[in-house]
Amino acid sequence: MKIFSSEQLYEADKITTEKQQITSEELMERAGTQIFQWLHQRLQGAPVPIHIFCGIGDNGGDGLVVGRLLIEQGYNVIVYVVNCSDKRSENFLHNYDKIKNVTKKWPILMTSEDDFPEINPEEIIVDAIFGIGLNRCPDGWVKELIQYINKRKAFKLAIDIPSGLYSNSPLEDKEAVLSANHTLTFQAPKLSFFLPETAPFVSNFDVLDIGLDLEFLHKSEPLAHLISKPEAQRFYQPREKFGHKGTYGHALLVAGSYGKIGAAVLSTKAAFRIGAGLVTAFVPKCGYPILQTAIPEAMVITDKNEEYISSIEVDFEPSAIGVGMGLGKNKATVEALKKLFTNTESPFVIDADALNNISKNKELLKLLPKNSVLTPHPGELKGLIGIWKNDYDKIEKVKKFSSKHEVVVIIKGAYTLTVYGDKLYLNSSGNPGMATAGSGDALTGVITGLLSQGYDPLLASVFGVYIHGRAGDIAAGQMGYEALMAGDIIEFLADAYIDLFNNTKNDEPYEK
Ligand SMILES: NC(=O)C1=CN([C@@H]2O[C@H](COP(=O)(O)OP(=O)(O)OC[C@H]3O[C@@H](n4cnc5c(N)ncnc54)[C@H](O)[C@@H]3O)[C@@H](O)[C@H]2O)[C@@H](O)CC1
Ligand SMILES: Nc1ncnc2c1ncn2[C@@H]1O[C@H](COP(=O)(O)OP(=O)(O)O)[C@@H](O)[C@H]1O
Ligand SMILES: [K+]
Repeated sequence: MKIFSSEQLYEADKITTEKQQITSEELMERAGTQIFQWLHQRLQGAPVPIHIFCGIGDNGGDGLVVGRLLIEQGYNVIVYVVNCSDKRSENFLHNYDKIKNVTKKWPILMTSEDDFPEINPEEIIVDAIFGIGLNRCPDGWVKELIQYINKRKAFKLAIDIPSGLYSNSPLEDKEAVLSANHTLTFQAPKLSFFLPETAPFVSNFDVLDIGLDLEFLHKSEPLAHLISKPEAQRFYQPREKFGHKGTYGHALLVAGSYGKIGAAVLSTKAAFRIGAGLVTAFVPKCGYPILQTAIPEAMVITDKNEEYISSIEVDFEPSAIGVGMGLGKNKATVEALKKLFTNTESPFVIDADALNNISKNKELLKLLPKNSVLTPHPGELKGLIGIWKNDYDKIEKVKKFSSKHEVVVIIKGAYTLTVYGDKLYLNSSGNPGMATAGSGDALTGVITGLLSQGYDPLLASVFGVYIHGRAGDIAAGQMGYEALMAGDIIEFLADAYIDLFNNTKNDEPYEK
């Protein structure tokens, strides 16, 4: 699914009205009707009081449409106009008249703190104060209203976007954003729904298709792509009938040090489970019996050193190399990395201590093979690009880094972000149960295993991140978040593959 900027959505809005020969009021009626239907389906006529707070722009107009449709259906609705300015939009005014024609009185006008209503916990709040047209940070009594609403225990449903949040620019004041329980967004999710600083205000969301012009949406280059099952299905490369183990490559995992051999075990196993034909683990001597016992399928080559890696030598050309998990920061290891990057043609996945060593020895950056995949978590990312002011600044810095060094960068976490030059891919799978030691090692094994099967670096990254997250989701479905361990993600890769073409189950990622 594509994620568009607010400018693109306004453009789509305009083109849609022209091409479909409808007025913007008709488009708003369509949008409001969808919100009404969503609520009506769930409420089934329940007499619960519904408080609708409408701004004076088109988001407020949507709120007025929803209010009118609910009232016509017999719901108990109280509509407020958050009268923060006299510049009411035409669509707002049109619907302001229409709701009055139904109720025979104007909605309640709010102009200060004195107008804040009482709202009980079991009631419902609809937030239609500001949408994607927010052009400055809410302040004064409007900010206080947002804070007042946030303190109510009632269920809060935001229309299009929680008020106070920009769709694709940084947060200015987190005290001035409505914290929604659920958001119903029009046509496409907004970028801020996925970024760590702003996503918590959105929690769950549904996308409502309001029929904006498909040709325009199809042609437009989006801000980002959201990767879910349909996209992952397209990326999958089926196995060949006459394929043999050589067809699926020979992956090499360079990992582990004394006390951290588990990192090598996890990444090696994951490379097998994702489908690499042959997998070799390169570990310090102390890792030999562990690897051979834990994964009999794997080949093992050891360093001459007992406890850490000091010189990486293998007698074959790997189809892909995953390096860094549990390596440690020994000087000899840094030298070994330098040689490895300089002398090897194979595609790389670079993780964990390989990244930390690069951050501490920036000369290594120049040696990074082109099209390598870097998989930092936010801590490791700071070492690479320095600190960032906000999520958008972070994205810009990573884009620059990716272009400069010609590498794919995967920023791990909730909604893992893959950056390749100017392109952004957001992952929809995964869950907080995966915040557990070793789940990143599993991801490195997955991407290395995909590279070894011939996926190109960007595809291996985006597909690998999705399927790793999906395995985590299926695992969490069986064992819950807390009990989940990295090894479980690897075991459930099998289910994630099978699930890829199982279209019967609803695995929409948004409601967790
Ligand atoms: N573009 C689309 O595709 C569609 C948009 N629709 C609705 O239209 C919304 C956008 O409407 P608008 O562009 O009218 O913008 P909004 O309704 O989001 O709000 C903008 C209005 O509030 C004022 N404002 C902005 N920030 C303020 C602040 N901090 N304090 C006080 N006033 C502030 C602006 O000056 C403007 O008058 C969408 O979010 C959506 O709800 C839908 O009706 C259907 C289609
Ligand atoms: N809250 C979360 N939601 C989704 N995925 C998560 C969450 N927390 C962690 N993950 C995933 O788990 C993995 C953690 O990687 P990392 O931090 O490198 O762990 P480790 O270093 O212990 O292996 C990443 O793939 C990340 O995207
Ligand atoms: K809103």
